Amino acid sequence: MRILAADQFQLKREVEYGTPEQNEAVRQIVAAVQKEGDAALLRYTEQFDGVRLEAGSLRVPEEEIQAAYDRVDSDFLIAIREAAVNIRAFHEKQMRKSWMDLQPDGSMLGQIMRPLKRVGLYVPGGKAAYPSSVLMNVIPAQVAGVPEIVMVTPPSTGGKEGIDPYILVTAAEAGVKEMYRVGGAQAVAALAYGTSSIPPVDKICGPGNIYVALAKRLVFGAVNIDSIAGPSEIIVLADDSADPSYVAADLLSQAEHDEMASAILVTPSQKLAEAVASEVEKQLAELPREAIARRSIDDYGAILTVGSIEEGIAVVNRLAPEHLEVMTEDPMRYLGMIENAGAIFLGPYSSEPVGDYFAGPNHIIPTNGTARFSSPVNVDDFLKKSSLIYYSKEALMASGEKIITLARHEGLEGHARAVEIRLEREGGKGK
Ligand SMILES: NC(=O)c1ccc[n+]([C@@H]2O[C@H](COP(=O)([O-])OP(=O)(O)OC[C@H]3O[C@@H](n4cnc5c(N)ncnc54)[C@H](O)[C@@H]3O)[C@@H](O)[C@H]2O)c1
Ligand SMILES: N[C@H](CO)Cc1c[nH]c[nH+]1
Ligand SMILES: [Zn+2]
Repeated sequence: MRILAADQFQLKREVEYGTPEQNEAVRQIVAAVQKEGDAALLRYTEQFDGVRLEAGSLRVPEEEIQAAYDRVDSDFLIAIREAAVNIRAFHEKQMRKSWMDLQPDGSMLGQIMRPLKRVGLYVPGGKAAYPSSVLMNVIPAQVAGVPEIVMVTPPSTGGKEGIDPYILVTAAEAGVKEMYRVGGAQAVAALAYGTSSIPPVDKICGPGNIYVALAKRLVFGAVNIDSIAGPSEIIVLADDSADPSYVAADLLSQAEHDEMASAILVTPSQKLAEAVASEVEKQLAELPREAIARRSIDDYGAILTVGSIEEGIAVVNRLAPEHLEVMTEDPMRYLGMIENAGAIFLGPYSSEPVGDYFAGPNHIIPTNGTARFSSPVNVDDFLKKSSLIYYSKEALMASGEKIITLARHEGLEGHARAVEIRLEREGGKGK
């Protein structure tokens, strides 16, 4: 793993925006789905997932979901059920209520929270299947009260049977009833614009590779999206107190997701930098997904040396990683200085996979610097707000003149008159 001074490091642009070829591919896929609907979905599923589907078979039937239970082991079921309990408990704390404030003059102001009606949840399943992402998508939507939850996932990891059975069982456990075997940019386009098999949704949430991330960005506006949750990222901020083998293992935990994943160590310790570089080599050679992780580490990974932990935090805030691990003596000390990071893991035992699978916080987290302004998927993603205004006669008579003044300053006479007509008629003013 290359070791370089932090000020010599520039994250590759394609992590942020995709290559021109990837952008063009996504544009074409989205346009084809808009034009041809299901026919395009079947074509791309064969091309990218190697699965030839019959027309009308995009929706996963109930029997297939039930049959998947015979193909998963009980250890998995026990673990996923306990993870679901933790994830639900965490997200229930996020739920916000509608509120109404009665004023002394009889007026009332408030905010009504309503769940979105129909959401589309993307569960990745290209190079690996992600049952954990089913829970991270579905549970906050359920806590918000969304009545129509639709899941899409590519049928590439489940062999000739199509979808990975662990995804199907997790979705069934979570109570998902509507699932489609389609992934990538084509699935995002189908959810956004609808096809004859897949009615459109109001919002698309969920993580995915660069094609999924670019497609979400492209359809934003026709539908809402959660964030750009693309190829995974981790920064470990560590000093001499960190165990190099833990640091290397955690870097590789994210590098193995995708060739475009990014794993970076930021440290003021040359000794740790060298020890981690050699640990990464050692551990990489033992990883089943060595080829993917090696490309990620070579192309997007780095060990960045800085003068101090405080300087390291400035680098972190600039890169705004999806995940940040702080493995320093007294990690709590630095918490107040960390401004941009999707999820912050503190201390040597909060290894990133603890958050990926089990602790409860959401693992669908903004990438490519967008943690500057976006958040992990949360219950608010599935709620919308309506403001409520009830002005009493007394309140309007008391503030009407000020409203008229503001309207006339904007040159909007119609606005002014809408208030003035009431003041004239009922407030004993004017004509
Ligand atoms: N940020 C997060 O919150 C988060 C969480 C979990 C996973 N992830 C990321 O999700 C991704 C999962 O990726 P994956 O590939 O395993 O599954 P995926 O489901 O995201 O993507 C698979 C799909 O990509 C499309 N695709 C692949 N190659 C293509 C090409 N050349 N042209 C057009 N489309 C193509 C295909 O349609 C395929 O079905 C990883 O990048 C991982 O890091 C991110
Ligand atoms: N680390 C991923 C988010 O970038 C989430 C995940 C799911 N499974 C394993 N990891
Ligand atoms: Zn992960």
